[in-house]
Amino acid sequence: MTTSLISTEGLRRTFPSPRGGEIVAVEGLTLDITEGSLTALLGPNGAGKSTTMRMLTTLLPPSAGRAEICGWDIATHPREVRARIGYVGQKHGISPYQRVRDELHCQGRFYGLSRSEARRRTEELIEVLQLGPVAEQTAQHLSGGQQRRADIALGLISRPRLLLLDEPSTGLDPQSRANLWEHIMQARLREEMTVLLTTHYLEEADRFAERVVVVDHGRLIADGTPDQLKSTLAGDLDAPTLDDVFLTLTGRSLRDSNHSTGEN
Ligand SMILES: Nc1ncnc2c1ncn2[C@@H]1O[C@H](COP(=O)(O)OP(=O)(O)OP(=O)(O)O)[C@@H](O)[C@H]1O
Repeated sequence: MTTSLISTEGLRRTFPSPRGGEIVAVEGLTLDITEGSLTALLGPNGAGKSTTMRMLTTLLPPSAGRAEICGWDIATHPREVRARIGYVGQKHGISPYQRVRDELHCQGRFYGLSRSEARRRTEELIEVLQLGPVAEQTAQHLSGGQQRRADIALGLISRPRLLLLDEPSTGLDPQSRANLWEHIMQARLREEMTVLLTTHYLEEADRFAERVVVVDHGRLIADGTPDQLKSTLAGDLDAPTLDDVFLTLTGRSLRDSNHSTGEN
């Protein structure tokens, strides 16, 4: 039997617009993510990806609709939701002035691990994410790729059933991105986790995600495996890459789309 780790129904979030009226960031999102899957949430800038992530992690209350994470309602049981998820936001989660090892241990204790459990888990993640050589350094002295790996270690410290990653590889050079992905995939297998992530790199979604959900102007506009999307939506294009699919769906190339305001 498949278990749904994320289940949303008509999820909506608006913000007041500085010019009057409202900005609809997420509109009527209904989605089910099954346990063990790796799903990529794609969309141009301003499509509503981060807002969706922030609602699912209970950081932002929905304006309407509902969502359950691991069977718990985000509105009525935020504490239970938070206890079961790891979240790596777009900004660095690791404190710039803390040493990596200390920060991981501290966060482990914060999540209720005993002193010895927190120590064990810290060393495990330092090994899995190859942070050994920088474990005694403060995060401000790490490279972008090392910082991102430390962020992910932080997201994993509580052994979450569900890991949410908001643009984990943005800003990294191709080699660091490939390296980070290797770590994400290894950690996922090792921890038997469900992963939902946003990315601007279509080739990453194509290669690593089992399911791709495309949103634009806050609405879900496509949902399927990369192959399904390519075969059903690329039409008669000669090279049906996922980038072609995205262009067909949104009229924009994902990486170059910086002009969407999402304002309605
Ligand atoms: N706190 C806020 N106040 C006002 N408007 C907001 C706020 N957060 C998001 N928005 C608006 O909601 C819409 C969706 O933004 P969101 O950050 O969710 O998009 P995104 O798909 O994550 O974009 P990106 O790829 O650039 O990160 C945008 O129009 C954005 O300007």
